[in-house]
Amino acid sequence: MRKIVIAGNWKMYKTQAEGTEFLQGFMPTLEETPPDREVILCPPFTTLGILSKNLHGSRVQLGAQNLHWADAGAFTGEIAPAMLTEIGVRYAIIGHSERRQYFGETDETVNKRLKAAQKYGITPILCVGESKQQRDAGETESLIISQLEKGLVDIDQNNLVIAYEPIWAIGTGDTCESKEANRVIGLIRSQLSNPDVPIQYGGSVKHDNIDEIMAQPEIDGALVGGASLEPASFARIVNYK
Ligand SMILES: O=C[C@H](O)COP(=O)(O)O
Repeated sequence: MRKIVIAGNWKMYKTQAEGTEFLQGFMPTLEETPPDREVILCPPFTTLGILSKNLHGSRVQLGAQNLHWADAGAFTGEIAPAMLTEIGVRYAIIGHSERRQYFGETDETVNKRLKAAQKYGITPILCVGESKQQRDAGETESLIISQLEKGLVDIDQNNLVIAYEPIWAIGTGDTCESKEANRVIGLIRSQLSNPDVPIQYGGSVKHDNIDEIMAQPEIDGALVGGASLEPASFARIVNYK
């Protein structure tokens, strides 16, 4: 039985005060949310602590946007898994295209971060997806298969979420057509040894397209950027029909 997982990736938005204000608007809306939906918020590192306190005892899980593979060490600007688990972090986004594009993330470093997350009991959300150029060149399938093959070496597929995020659909309002997202997610599932790994779609998910996206049989949830920043908008997504 595949789990439904809906995560808000706040990227580099929301101070502690703004995160707290978001919760005031968002938390009451969860009364309508079916209990089988896992709801995750992934704020910036500095906002994790205050959210952890405010979410204690609630159904909302906390996710980080990255983590380092070492237990500790001289890695300026990085964060260790134990620093995250100490404040109740249960998930971590790994290999987001913005990390791959701007910060030199490779399939090899993605694999190390996935292993480190699992070592500490954190469920990694592995992001894969093609650029517009790769799509136009007909390379979507081969690129995604390669990202999965390299990223998932020695990874336990019983503690894993995957997000299919076509880069050209991120932050552009240009959502991947839901049937096409369903097709690619089916391809991703065909590459896995565990067919129950939840696979999300990400890329311009909004309040007005979530119902159609979630109606697709292969799609198990969403990784939401911009539309997760406003309580009513994220609430509508979490409470999709
Ligand atoms: O992690 C989230 C994705 O990058 C999608 O971002 P977006 O919903 O703003 O397009």
